[in-house]
Amino acid sequence: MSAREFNFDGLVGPSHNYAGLSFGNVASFNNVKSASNPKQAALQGLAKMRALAARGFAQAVLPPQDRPNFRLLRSLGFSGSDADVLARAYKESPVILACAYSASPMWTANAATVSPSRDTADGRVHFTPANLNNKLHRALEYVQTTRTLKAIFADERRFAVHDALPSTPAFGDEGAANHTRLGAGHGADAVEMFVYGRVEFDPNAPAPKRYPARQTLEASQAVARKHGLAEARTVYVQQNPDVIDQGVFHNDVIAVGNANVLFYHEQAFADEQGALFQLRQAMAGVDAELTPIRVDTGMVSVQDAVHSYLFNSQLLSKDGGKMALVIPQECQENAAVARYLESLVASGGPVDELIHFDLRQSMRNGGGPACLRLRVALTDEEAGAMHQGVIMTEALYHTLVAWVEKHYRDKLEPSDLADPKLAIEVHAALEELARILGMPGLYDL
Ligand SMILES: NCCC[C@H](NC(=O)CCC(=O)O)C(=O)O
Repeated sequence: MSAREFNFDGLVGPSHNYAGLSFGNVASFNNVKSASNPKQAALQGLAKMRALAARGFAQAVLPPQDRPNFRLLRSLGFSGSDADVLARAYKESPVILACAYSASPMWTANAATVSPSRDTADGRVHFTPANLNNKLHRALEYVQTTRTLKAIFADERRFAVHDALPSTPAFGDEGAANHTRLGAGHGADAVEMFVYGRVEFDPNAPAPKRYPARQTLEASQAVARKHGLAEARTVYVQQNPDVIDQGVFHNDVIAVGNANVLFYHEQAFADEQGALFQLRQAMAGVDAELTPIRVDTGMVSVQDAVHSYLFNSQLLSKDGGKMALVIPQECQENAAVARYLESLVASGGPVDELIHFDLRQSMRNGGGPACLRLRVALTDEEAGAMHQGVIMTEALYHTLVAWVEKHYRDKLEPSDLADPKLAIEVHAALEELARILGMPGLYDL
């Protein structure tokens, strides 16, 4: 059966700011407390969605979440009116206020893990919202993510939206950023590869020393069980702990796969040959042959990969069999990476086109093209059964640009989070957005 991959990009929310909340994510740490531009951030993301939709790629949008998260603030003892809560939080713990205001749901690669219906025992598309429990500012995203996914994929005959895994370190789950589907194509049988950073119940397994490993093997296995994936078509691979310590906080910072192609850095995995062997073996069972595109350290160092986000790219299948690589403009600004990319498209291999975007606002918080999108492969019937108001069209693009222009600020400094007017602005913006997307019950406002 034919299927298409929809990319659900996160619409950047009106409170996008730089708060340095992600220890282990170099960009987030380096840009702490600089001023952000939420309007520009949202427009940059929308420009990517529009351009890819115009090229004929299936494109949809996932809405931002309600901010600040008053439930979080009140649960931590900040009480009184909304204005009191904000004032007290700002005075006593500005970092907690920043967590409550984070626009981090924009990085929808972390929203959930998705298994297409072709892979699951009951033939439904399965979603497990990621608990993101490694970081306070991300740990409550799953509540609204679950609500949003249930609203879009409401048809329970075709879709299963699970509860998130228990929110505890043993089950650290970062969603699709550590998950790749490899096979002949979106509509064909495939292997699901889960990449984990540490093993909770094996103290002898390698683990990073400096920065946290956010995803555990136990979480990956639990997601595979819930989705009803076949053992022979599921592969677990350990990420190289040394690269986590160099700022590779998710696998999608150092590897990306599409169809039968795995584009990766030689240092991505703890055991490169073992990973390739497992993949080849599992893929043989689905009549697919792995095409690895390996980037050597001599061509691109891990540091260059982290700064340019070369691997945080989207590999998109085009009509005719070739693939386009969607990259951030930082790749063109890094000499080694730019040189490598030239050789890649000239090589006669599967990638014959580069599409680059200015996503600087998101990049400064460690989010490139791949972080900004959740892949959902759907058959035509499934695509027809989901909520249609989130599908990106020229008309929706223009409506959303006008909405951003009306509601978003073009500058947000850390102290602006104390301004009670900001909370009211965000609220008004989201009420209107729910109407635009045709999802009246989207938020619990
Ligand atoms: N997949 C990309 C995720 C980037 C995200 N950055 C952040 O949350 C930075 C937020 C801040 O520092 O304001 C993260 O590290 O999870």
